[in-house]
Amino acid sequence: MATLATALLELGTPAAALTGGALYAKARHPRAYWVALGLPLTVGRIRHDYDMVMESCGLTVEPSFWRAMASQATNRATKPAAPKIRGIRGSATGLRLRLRLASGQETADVTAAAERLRHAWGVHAVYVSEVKPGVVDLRIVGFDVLRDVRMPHRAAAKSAGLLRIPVALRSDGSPHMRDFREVPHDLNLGANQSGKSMFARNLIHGLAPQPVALVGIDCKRGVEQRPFTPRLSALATDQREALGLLLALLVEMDDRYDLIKAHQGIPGSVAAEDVASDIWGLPEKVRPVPIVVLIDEIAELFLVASKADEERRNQIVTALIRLAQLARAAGIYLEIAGQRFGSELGKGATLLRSQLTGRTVHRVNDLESARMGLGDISEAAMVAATRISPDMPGTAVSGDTSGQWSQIRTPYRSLSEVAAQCTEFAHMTPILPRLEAFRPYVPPAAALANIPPMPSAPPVFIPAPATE
Ligand SMILES: Nc1ncnc2c1ncn2[C@@H]1O[C@H](COP(=O)(O)OP(=O)(O)OP(=O)(O)O)[C@@H](O)[C@H]1O
Repeated sequence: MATLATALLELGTPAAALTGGALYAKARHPRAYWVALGLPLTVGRIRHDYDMVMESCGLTVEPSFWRAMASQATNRATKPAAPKIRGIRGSATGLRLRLRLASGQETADVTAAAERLRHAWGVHAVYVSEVKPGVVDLRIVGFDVLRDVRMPHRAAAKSAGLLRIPVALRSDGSPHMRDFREVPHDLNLGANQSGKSMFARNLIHGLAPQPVALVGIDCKRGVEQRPFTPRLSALATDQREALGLLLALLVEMDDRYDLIKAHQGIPGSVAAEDVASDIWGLPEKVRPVPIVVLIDEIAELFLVASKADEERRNQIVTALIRLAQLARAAGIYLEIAGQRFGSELGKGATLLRSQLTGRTVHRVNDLESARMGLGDISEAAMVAATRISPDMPGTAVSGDTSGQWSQIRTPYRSLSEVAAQCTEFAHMTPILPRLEAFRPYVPPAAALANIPPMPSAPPVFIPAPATE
């Protein structure tokens, strides 16, 4: 489009220059183009030939008997009935069209016609949602909002809350919320460099100012999570520490169950599985702080280098499964990242995966990896995950086991921005006595400035293969 625009601009006539300028703006500055020209043009187009578009998209029904009679009585042609426009509201990314359906129509009819409407109005996308029976909203998106993510801060702040973080932008322009109370445990999958860490960074950035304990397990020697230590209540950076930390979390969970039982008058002998309530039912002054456990690269926890490691791996997996099954009620939530999460990881992997209701799948290299995250959600979601382009890191398909899914992209946040947020809110870091042994050491800023460069190591000698 940019080449066509340049060719038109070079023609030199005023009309060609105007068209070229508009096309150039549309290609290079889609947001500004939409606000200045796209929005008024689309509203005009919708209003101008609304009835014709509705009819050609199959969204009209035969007029009612009384309407047909009235038309006959006034000698007017009987027109098929289309949904009535009940309101149009523009925004910086698109517009919202509220429709009252004609009798005999249902929301599914409009959803099925969404692609046809998109082409008829020349817009990027059309999404349909039901407001109440008989009334639907068409969310019309003017351009590809995921190409340059700008979070709608006002809308995000409105729906944010404790443990409810606006973590990404949806392809329909609305904020995507990670709500830990609604979806307690989430699986964050994706190939190398697909944007899994960026998702976690956005989560940490959003959670840092909240009264929430953050716990990190990063067996890549802490390279991803160590910058966030000022705001972490506990950190494990290898398998051995991870096992200790997970066992400590189980003890913390049991303490919390005892607290819930004590407040409900349930005898201590009742098993945790049989306690119906959760920490949110406790009076605020005794309620323990919620804990979000962020695990970077799950495969590292399943890894066994020798027979001796196998016992530890089994203990880790058992602890994780127990947390995934029971920790929600104790206010402990899991966010697990990995490149793949299939049975090849080892015993217990698929059982653990089935406990993670939330699924965020970034770019994956094959359908099989997509199936690990989205197989039990939807075929279309799986295909969408394999179609994410490598030049759009941070793009993902997010769904949950209810079958709902959407395409999202995280806003870019540099490591230093998130580290600075963690330092700013370091005073919010809760001290959890059960996890105290895993509280990371936070070096003073001056010490960090004096880290010597890596010493130059002698080259590694690799013997040449023996030849005859
Ligand atoms: N939303 C985004 N917008 C722009 N760039 C992004 C976005 N998300 C990630 N990136 C960039 O893509 C690259 C890979 O991101 P990230 O480290 O999050 O991927 P990853 O899946 O964790 O990779 P790995 O598995 O190799 O650790 C980084 O350079 C990052 O800056």
